[in-house]
Amino acid sequence: MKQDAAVASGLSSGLRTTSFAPENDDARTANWLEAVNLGFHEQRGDPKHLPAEVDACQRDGRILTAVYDDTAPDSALDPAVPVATYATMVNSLNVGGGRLLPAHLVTAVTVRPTHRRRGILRSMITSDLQRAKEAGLALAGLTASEATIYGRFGFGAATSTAEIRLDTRGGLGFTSGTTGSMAVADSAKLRFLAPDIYRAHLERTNGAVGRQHRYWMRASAAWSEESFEPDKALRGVLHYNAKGVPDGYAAYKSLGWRTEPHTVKVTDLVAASDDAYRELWRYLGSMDLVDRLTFDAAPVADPLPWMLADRRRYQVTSVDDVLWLRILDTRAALEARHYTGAGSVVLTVRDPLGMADGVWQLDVEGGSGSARPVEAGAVQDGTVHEGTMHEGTVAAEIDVAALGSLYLGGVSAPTLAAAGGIRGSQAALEVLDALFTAGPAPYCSTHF
Ligand SMILES: CC(=O)SCCNC(=O)CCNC(=O)[C@H](O)C(C)(C)COP(=O)(O)OP(=O)(O)OC[C@H]1O[C@@H](n2cnc3c(N)ncnc32)[C@H](O)[C@@H]1OP(=O)(O)O
Repeated sequence: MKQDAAVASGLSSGLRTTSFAPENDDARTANWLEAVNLGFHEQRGDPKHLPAEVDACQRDGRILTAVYDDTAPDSALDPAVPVATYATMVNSLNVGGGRLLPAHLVTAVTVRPTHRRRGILRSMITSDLQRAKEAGLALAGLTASEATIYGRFGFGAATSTAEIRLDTRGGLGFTSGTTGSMAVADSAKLRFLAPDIYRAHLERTNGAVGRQHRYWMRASAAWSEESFEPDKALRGVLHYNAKGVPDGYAAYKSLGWRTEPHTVKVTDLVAASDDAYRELWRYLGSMDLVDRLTFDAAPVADPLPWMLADRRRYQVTSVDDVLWLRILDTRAALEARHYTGAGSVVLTVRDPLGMADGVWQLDVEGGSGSARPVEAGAVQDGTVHEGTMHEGTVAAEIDVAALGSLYLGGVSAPTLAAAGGIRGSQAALEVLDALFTAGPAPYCSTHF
């Protein structure tokens, strides 16, 4: 599919923008990928890997946006290589209670150093978010290279993961007995099992997002984390449940005998059941000749230390944000989510980009919410006027980025209020907390 669209709004003269679906044997796609390598300080691409890269983009359903500067001087990089890149795709986000919502995912954002801070990103992202909203998507998401970039565009950090370190000398002891069985994986076969296992994990995990093709290629060692070459050091392991169905996998590799203490890095671990999660760690923690395990994408609310005979073997070395969310359609987003508690709140959403702002009464019962627009003037100075149909309902005002952070329950309403992103009475904060943060903590182990 070819999807050209001139979206030159807000760009300075001399620049032009095109959006397109990637195609094989397409110099435009090759140049776009080259610009991404330049923007992220990666090595130049190898032409022999281009078909596989394009195939991955196509499987992900990526739409690529390029900004060109035709006025490049002699000896400058070919003007066919874009000065800015931006890509989008749609994938599922688990918004609690097993509900999957299509989310507009933004990735591969680069602006060449010679063209930075002239508003190119602002132009690309504001027009793109508007189009995504018009296309009916309630939420946009991204994983950010720097935490300082996307708040101004209404994104809030919604999930985090922990980088952990485990002391496995002599083997880890567990407090419960084993379930199911384990097998070292045939990596080539893991490539085809991993998507189904991940799908089952996605369906049960609040905050998980559908994965890109590269994840299966990496879990199966077909691609390394750094390149499109095989990773010869990577091993895989599978957990089978009592019925013999694979319901979890991990990928791991030794960092080499010269590392002191000898360390195995877990590069991916996906469990579609609590049993699988326990057994994968039991396997990893019982390997001989290994002194330390590391994993940089553990849940913040990790059950792992609670299953260990010696919880001090487990250490969190850092916590980093993963998924950033941007509400595009407030009513649709509020009604899509699963809720744990029950209650009502009048919510005034402030959005500097004018996409999500307005006033809604959110009523929650039986796990579902309905968001009715509130008539103009019914809320003033943060309180509901007497004599309106909303009288007696607590009210709060929230910035759109704070709503993105609150949406999956990754941070409490009082914490966001203390930070200034929510303004409301104590009673309103309590209702927001009961509705948004009482369920399981969100966990997204996918970067895109
Ligand atoms: C989802 C992802 O792909 S995350 C990856 C983001 N990309 C990278 O980190 C690659 C290296 N960086 C870059 O390519 C560029 O610097 C970009 C894409 C981050 C920014 O592009 P630019 O075109 O320079 O941004 P633009 O001029 O539109 O700036 C818009 C606003 O963001 C601010 N901004 C832009 N980049 C940054 C930054 N790195 N840190 C803090 N603020 C920033 C600008 O100051 C400006 O603020 P204002 O409008 O409120 O005054």
